Amino acid sequence: MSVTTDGDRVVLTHPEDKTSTVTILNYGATVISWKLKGKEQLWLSEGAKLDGSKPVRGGIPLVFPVFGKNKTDEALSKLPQHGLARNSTWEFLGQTKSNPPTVQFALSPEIANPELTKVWPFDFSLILTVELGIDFLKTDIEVTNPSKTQELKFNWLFHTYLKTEDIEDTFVSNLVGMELYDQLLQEAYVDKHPVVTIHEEKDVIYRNIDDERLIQVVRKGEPIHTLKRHNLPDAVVWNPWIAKSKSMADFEPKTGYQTMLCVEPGHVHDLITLAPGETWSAYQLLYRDTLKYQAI
Ligand SMILES: O=P(O)(O)OC[C@H]1O[C@H](O)[C@H](O)[C@@H](O)[C@@H]1O
Repeated sequence: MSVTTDGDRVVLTHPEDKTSTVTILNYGATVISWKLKGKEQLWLSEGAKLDGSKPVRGGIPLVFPVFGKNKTDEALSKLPQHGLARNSTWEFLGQTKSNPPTVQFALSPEIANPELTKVWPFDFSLILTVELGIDFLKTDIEVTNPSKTQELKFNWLFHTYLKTEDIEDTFVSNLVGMELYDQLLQEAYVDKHPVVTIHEEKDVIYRNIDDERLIQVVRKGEPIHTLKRHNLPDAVVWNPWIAKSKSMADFEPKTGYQTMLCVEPGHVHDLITLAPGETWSAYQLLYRDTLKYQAI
């Protein structure tokens, strides 16, 4: 069996290589583990709550319909940070393909967290498709506006926590020349650094990155993660470093910032607007590749 479930989580195992697996919680449809040839690729906090009491700290939480805290849109500003998808239990729709093993999850207002749909009373239909290749993980999202009268405005983001052995030896490439918004300095500027390195708290949003531009996480000269995006023009790079890690109760161990890095492809600078009946889709593809240097 390449797909098993115990009601709370779904596990996919690749039929041609049993050491490639992915585990998805129904809560938040959160990917909490992805093993590529036996090696874990995602960072998951030892203090993460996996019982539905809190969004998962680690893996790939899904951010919808708002990234961060919205301050301008009347309805979106009533939602908590990062919206309602990561704190709602999704419906497991089942397996749609046997090789590569592929499954789908769905979320709509009927089953989403009622406290949150009360303050954001919009109709929506989300379908998440997770495909496990022998050497890749693809997460694909489709958002439909089923309303006959109302527009649907939202952000989308895959909040991907990547694992690295040592953040001080790690850099992120191919973002040189991109415009970014620094959430800590609250300033926008163009990144002139040839690569992104992390030596302190970092929380920046790169904007308008072309689909052709791969983002690579490189350690000691070796690309340990390659990230391809479709329809996701923005990417957050986040590492909480020492003080912020201490302030997050579910961030464990407190030294965990040394072995993680969030690279989060999304559509967060602007809101996506869907007219009644329209659908929008996007995906993130994680895999291993050789070093692909892309200049400005
Ligand atoms: O603590 P959370 O709500 O999960 O957010 C964790 C982080 O998410 C993103 O990376 C944001 O850019 C950060 O500002 C935020 O701290």
